[in-house]
Amino acid sequence: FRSKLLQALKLSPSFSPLRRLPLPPGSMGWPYIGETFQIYSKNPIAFFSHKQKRSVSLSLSRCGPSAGAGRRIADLKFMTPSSHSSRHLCRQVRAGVQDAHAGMPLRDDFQSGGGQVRLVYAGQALQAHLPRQQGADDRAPGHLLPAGPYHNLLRRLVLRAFSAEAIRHKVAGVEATAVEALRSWDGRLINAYQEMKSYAFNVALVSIFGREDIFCTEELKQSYYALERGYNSMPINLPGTLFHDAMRSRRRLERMLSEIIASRRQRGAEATDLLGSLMDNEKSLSDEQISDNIIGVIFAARDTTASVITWLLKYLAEDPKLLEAVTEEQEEIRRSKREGEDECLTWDDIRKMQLTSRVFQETLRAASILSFTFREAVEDVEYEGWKVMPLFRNIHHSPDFFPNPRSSTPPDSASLCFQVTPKPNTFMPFGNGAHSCPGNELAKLEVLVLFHHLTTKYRWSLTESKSGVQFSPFAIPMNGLPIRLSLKA
Ligand code: HEM
Repeated sequence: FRSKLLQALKLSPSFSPLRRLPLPPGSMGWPYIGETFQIYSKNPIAFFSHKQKRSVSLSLSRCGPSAGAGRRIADLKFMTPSSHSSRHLCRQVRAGVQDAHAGMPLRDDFQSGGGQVRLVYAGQALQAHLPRQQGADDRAPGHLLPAGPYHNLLRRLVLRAFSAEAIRHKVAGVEATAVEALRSWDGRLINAYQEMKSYAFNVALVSIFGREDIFCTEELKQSYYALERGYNSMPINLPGTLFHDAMRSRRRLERMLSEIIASRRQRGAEATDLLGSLMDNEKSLSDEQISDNIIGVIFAARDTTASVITWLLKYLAEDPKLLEAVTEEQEEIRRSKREGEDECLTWDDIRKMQLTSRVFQETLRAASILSFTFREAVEDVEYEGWKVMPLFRNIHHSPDFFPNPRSSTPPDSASLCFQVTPKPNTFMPFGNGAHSCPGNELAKLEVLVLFHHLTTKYRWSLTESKSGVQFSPFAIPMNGLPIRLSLKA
């Protein structure tokens, strides 16, 4: 009976309610909610440095000396809703914090997807909406791309659709989306972050479905937005709650996506976009799995890209010299197109945007929009159940790796901006290893195309003097950066 009960509760066979695991000293925060709000809304550098001051040594026996066995791990503990346990709504989770100087923690996972740690996002509501493991029930944690052999398959299919080779054929689609978006903002005061989320959503649709298949963009958008409102809600599935609405919207989204899949099937699937790649017959994913993973990719693509674009708008507006240099690079590309000929951007044009690309990289570093991510120790670490968190933000802002790691001011002058290639494992805006971002080429393309048209045809100005960073949980400029944008005279 005991083993069946432990299995049903998803607890390890060695679980004992009386056995207390050794934990470093420190507070567990408030009952029930722990320090969840602080971790999601405060500056992670300040939050973690307080914890790191009280750090203890933790031996990670599998890592070996080269990976820094015995590195310092801070005593952060926080409570977060977890779907690992069906015992309570919330389960106690202990989080380990990696020392910024140690480079990547638990390299095995980051580089090969292997044993010691696995990716687990915090938050039951979020997990409930992310793709499931193959054959998993509703209580299993969701991931952007689920783990194990199923992850390997999905990753191959996703990479096939978003590799540089595939993305080069998407320039026209992304450009049309950018031009249309800019036209809609002309002469208006806009909330940059909200509008960039809309742009990133439209680019995601173009790259997932191509331009022919999206016959219900508005309904897709409305349903996805309702789903998104439930991502950080309390996981209470009762009518009237955000979580309940989100679950309903997810089902509506799934219905729309299966109509799109059916229509594509009638026309014959081609592997030129994500839908085509996921529908590839040999791999035989079910319609449900295809929809599930499309929703996961939209989630991964949207706020991330929107935050980076918003920071770029801010940094360039605050540094006229840098803006001038970027504009000159883009003007040069525009001038190189002979009048009367096709004026659309080509992949070759994109490759010429060297300075703009560097400013993009510097923005990724300075803004570090994804401050950290989650891993959970599964074996050979001293403290069972700890979340292990690579703190990208701390690493990107460490003076040991970047000579001038300021975060709230614009990148330095154009000539200094990202000239020196960073040391290995010190620049990870797209993560590293087994779960690194397969959408990085698309993100870069959509940024470069947008800034080509933005700098050559439009001007924009910041309308708020208030600076600062809001963690929501992605790092964005205060109040989403209201700006006024208009065509150049
Ligand atoms: C500037 C924009 C972006 C940034 C900074 C970013 C960053 C990241 C990071 C750091 C990870 C690793 C998370 C972890 O290890 O836990 C990740 C994963 C992922 N990203 Fe992105 N991302 C961006 C844009 C995109 C876009 C445009 C797409 C879609 C085309 C995308 C799709 C994904 C997917 C599917 C994963 C999960 C990969 C896996 O688990 O194997 N991302 N992203």
